Order: sequence, then structure tokens, then C-alpha cells
Amino acid sequence: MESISVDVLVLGWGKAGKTLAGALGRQGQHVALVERSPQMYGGTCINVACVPTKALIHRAEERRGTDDPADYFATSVVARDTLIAQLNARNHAMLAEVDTVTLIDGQARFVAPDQVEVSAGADRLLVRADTVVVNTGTVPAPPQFEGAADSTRVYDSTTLQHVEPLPRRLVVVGAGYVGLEFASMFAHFGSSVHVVDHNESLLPREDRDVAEAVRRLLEEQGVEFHLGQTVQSVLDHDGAEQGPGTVVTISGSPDLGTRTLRADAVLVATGRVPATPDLDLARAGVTTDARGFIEVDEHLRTATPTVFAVGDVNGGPQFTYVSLDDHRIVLDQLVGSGGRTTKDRVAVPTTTFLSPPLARVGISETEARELEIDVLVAVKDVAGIAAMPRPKIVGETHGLIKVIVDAETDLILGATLFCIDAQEVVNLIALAMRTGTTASRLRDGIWTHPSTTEALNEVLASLRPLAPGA
Ligand SMILES: Cc1cc2nc3c(=O)[nH]c(=O)nc-3n(C[C@H](O)[C@H](O)[C@H](O)COP(=O)(O)OP(=O)(O)OC[C@H]3O[C@@H](n4cnc5c(N)ncnc54)[C@H](O)[C@@H]3O)c2cc1C
Ligand SMILES: NC(=O)c1ccc[n+]([C@@H]2O[C@H](COP(=O)([O-])OP(=O)(O)OC[C@H]3O[C@@H](n4cnc5c(N)ncnc54)[C@H](O)[C@@H]3O)[C@@H](O)[C@H]2O)c1
Repeated sequence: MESISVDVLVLGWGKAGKTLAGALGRQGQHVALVERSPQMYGGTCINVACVPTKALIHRAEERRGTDDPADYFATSVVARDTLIAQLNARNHAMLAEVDTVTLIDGQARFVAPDQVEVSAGADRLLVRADTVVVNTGTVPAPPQFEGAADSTRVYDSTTLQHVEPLPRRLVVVGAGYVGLEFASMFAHFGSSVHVVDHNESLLPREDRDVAEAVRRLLEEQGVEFHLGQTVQSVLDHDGAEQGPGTVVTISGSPDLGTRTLRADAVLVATGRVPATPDLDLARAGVTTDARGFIEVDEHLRTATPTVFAVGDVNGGPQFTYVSLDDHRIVLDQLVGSGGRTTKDRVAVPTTTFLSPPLARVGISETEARELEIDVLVAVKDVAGIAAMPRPKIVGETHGLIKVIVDAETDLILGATLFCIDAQEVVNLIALAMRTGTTASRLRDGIWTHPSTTEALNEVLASLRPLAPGA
């Protein structure tokens, strides 16, 4: 078998790995990066996840009532594919042009802690490395219900992006990030959408007023929820009377009983599992938790100190920007002072890309109550914020803004933004939390007009003590 030796070997073209490979390569280190699929150059985010789904969501939001849903969806998919092909090629070029980076197509598998075999068809290559960085990501959790394997109508978040034609009726299993973003997107494309989740409540980590506002909006947009229920089975039929489709049987607690939903497509969005089974991690002495995620310390070293695990595969929060931060920690271990750790992360924001988006940083009101800390809360419906005309200008006045502030220090402890531009404004609040900027300074800040940021002037002027026991 042919072999090569490098300083650092990256397995998988994730966000952390590609950034690390580029940074180390530009410093003159010999780096090899292994990716099993050319369709995934650049990783999950740009090829099948964040970027293509947000491109489709944007297109869906732009659809006019006069557009034919199926044609409009088909054109949107072509636009998505054009964008993604450009990004995929650009990502390949960005590393290919670094002289000391070797890009290898193939499936990686450990044979020893410092040796990885890469296979592509009948070809084999042995790569020896002082340091190995595992960045193989996650894949959709497979469906657990009866009939899924025999159905041609069961999709995951990757395959549904190319469903043909646009499903008239879509059943989404799972009301997490993927489930809600796709439910909202397909409702905007013109599908009738049903969401099934085994949790009794929607968005269990959010305050009830926030979850209710999200639910109301999605229902207004045509989404129907079936909470506290699971899918028992799907059965495809050629449907002489109602046309071809699949019958989805769902059931919940005894009083809810069993019912059936008819669908043209079923999206399974019940979480993601680590891409570790093919890696032969035991040969490297790398351990995994009960769910298969690689166990790491706060420097992202695995049980074998020369092997790091970064991105989704290490069981941390599954976001591209967390994977990016993982790269900073490993870079610091390899060529820096080695002080940076996962514990340095403060105020990591999130956004679910609904229309409008739901963004969150820090604690919720419910968490503040549970912690029994002395806080002030400001909450305003977007439509009622007089000093923020931007939502009215763009015609999107749904949602609410809520901020939780430490009553003693005036520091912001958390915020929920369910409004246009939430994915941007949440970053400003996160920065305030990281830098100790007080709520009063944000309240009295000079912000551009008309913008969404200027909501802070009015919302933070309405801070009140928590209503008892509410
Ligand atoms: C539908 C969807 C939408 C999302 N939207 C967002 C969003 O808006 N914002 C956000 O921050 N996050 C979002 N996420 C999450 C985000 O995509 C992930 O957190 C991020 O892509 C994780 O990247 P990573 O660094 O772990 O590796 P990945 O980008 O997953 O890369 C892993 C790579 O390893 C390759 N690989 C796997 N096994 C092997 C092997 N044995 N040999 C060789 N190569 C291998 C894979 O092909 C893949 O290219 C979304 C996820 C999904 C599913
Ligand atoms: N905008 C973003 O940042 C974004 C977008 C999409 C995905 N992501 C990332 O990708 C990860 C995976 O997303 P996801 O939505 O697949 O997972 P998730 O963990 O966010 O949600 C899974 C949902 O499925 C439900 N569920 C699980 N098993 C079920 C079953 N058998 N029947 C019915 N419901 C069931 C859960 O209650 C939960 O609501 C997320 O955790 C997130 O980190 C991020």
C-alpha cells in the first residue's frame, strides 16, 4: 500500500477541519485532509445544511400568491444548486491552492493512533501523522417507525431539498431546528404541513409565551401540530381515489388515540447521529459515549492525546460557528499558548430560521425563575414597539422581544428575539454579554434608524421586576 507522512491529518471536510488545514498549511505545516464525497467539499453546512436551507427559506419567503407552487419550488431548487456548486468549488480551490495541503478523496479509517487508511474503490493509501483531527460530523438519525425502509416517500433534511415535485402534503417528524425550519419553509412554498413531535410542548427550552407566539405564527402560516405523538408507521399506496401517497399513522397518550395523516412526503428530523461507526476508533484508542459521539476534554483532545475531535462529532452543540470555535482551540494547542478551552465560551447565540427568525442567547425567564435570581424582565410584542418602524416598513410585524437583566448589576443575562433581523441583533446582545456592557448602555445607545437594533431603546426602557409566580 502506498503511504505518505504529514504533520497533521484532518478527517472530514468540516468547518473546523477545513479552517485548521488552511491556517496550518499557510504556516508551512504539511497537512492532509480526507473527504469521502466530492459533493461534500466544504462540509455539511455549505452543501446540505445551513446555506442551502437558508437559500431555500429565502426563496420561499419571496414567493408571491400568483406563483405556481410546484414551478416556483423547482426554480428555487435550481437556484439553490447553482449557489451550492459555486461554494463547493470555491471551498475546494481555497485549500487546493495551499502548497503544503494535500487533499485526498476517500473514506478514512484508523489502523493505529497515528495511522489512517484511506480507501476509494479498490485504491488504498496509508497516511501517517503526528496529529490527527477527526471532523467527520453527523448524519440524520434514521427513522424508527414501521414501513420507513419500504417507503419511497420518507426523506431526511438532505434528500427533501430535492424532492420532486413539491409535496402538496408534508408530514414533518420532529419539531427541533430542522423540523421547524423545514415546516416553515414548505408552508411558504405552498405545501400543507403537519408536524409530529413526541414532546408534549413545543420548544421546551423556551418560555411558554415565546413558544406560543411561534406556534401561533406557524399555525397562521398553515402548519398543524401534533404534539405528544409519535409516528407508528407509514404505508405507501397508489391511491385510486385520492391519488398516490403515503398513510402516516401517529399515536400518543391513550386519550389522544391513533389517527392517520395522508402525505406525499415525510421528513424525518429527529436529530443527528455521529459519523463514527466507520472510523474504527478503537484502533486509535479513541473512546465514544453511549450515543457514539467522541469523548474529548476541554482542549478537544480525545482519550488519545495526539487525536483531537472537532465539530458535531465531539458531542458539543451542533452549530457551524461552534465547529469554527473548535478550530481555534486546536490551533491554539498546536501552535499557540494552549490556554483556550471550550469553557471560555460565553453567551453563544442560536437562531432558528423561521419567518421571522427566533434567536436566543443566555437564559430564559423560566430559567431565571428556577435559578431564583433577582432579575428585571422586558417583553414587548414587535407590533407594539413604536420606536422601531422597520418591521412595518418590510411588512413583517410578528413576534416579540424579551430581555432578562440582572437587577443588581444591570448586566444582560439573556434575550429572546422573535422578529425580523433577529439573527443579527442577537449577536450584538451576545457581544454586550461577553464584554459586560450594561442594559442601560444598550437602552441609551445611538443606533441607526430605521433598524431593528433600535428596538433596544424602547424595550429596555420597559424593564420590570418579575411578576410573582407568573
Ligand atoms: C438541515 C440543517 C440545517 C442547519 N442549519 C444550520 C444553521 O443555519 N446554522 C448553523 O450554525 N448550523 C446549522 N446546522 C448545523 C451545522 O450544519 C453543523 O453543526 C455543521 O455543519 C457541523 O460541521 P462539522 O464541522 O461537524 O463537520 P461537517 O461539515 O459535518 O463535515 C464532516 C465531513 O466529514 C465527511 N466524512 C464523514 N465520515 C468520513 C470518513 N470516514 N472519511 C472521510 N470523510 C468523512 C463528511 O462527508 C463531511 O463532509 C444545520 C444542520 C442541518 C442538518
Ligand atoms: N439554524 C440552526 O442553527 C440549525 C438548523 C438546523 C439544524 N441545526 C442543528 O442540527 C441539529 C439537529 O437538528 P434536528 O432538528 O434534527 O434535531 P433536534 O434535536 O433539534 O430536534 C429533534 C426533535 O425531534 C423530536 N423527536 C425525537 N425523536 C422523535 C420521535 N421518535 N418522534 C417524534 N419526535 C421525535 C425531539 O423531541 C426534537 O423536538 C440541531 O440540534 C442543531 O444544533 C441548527
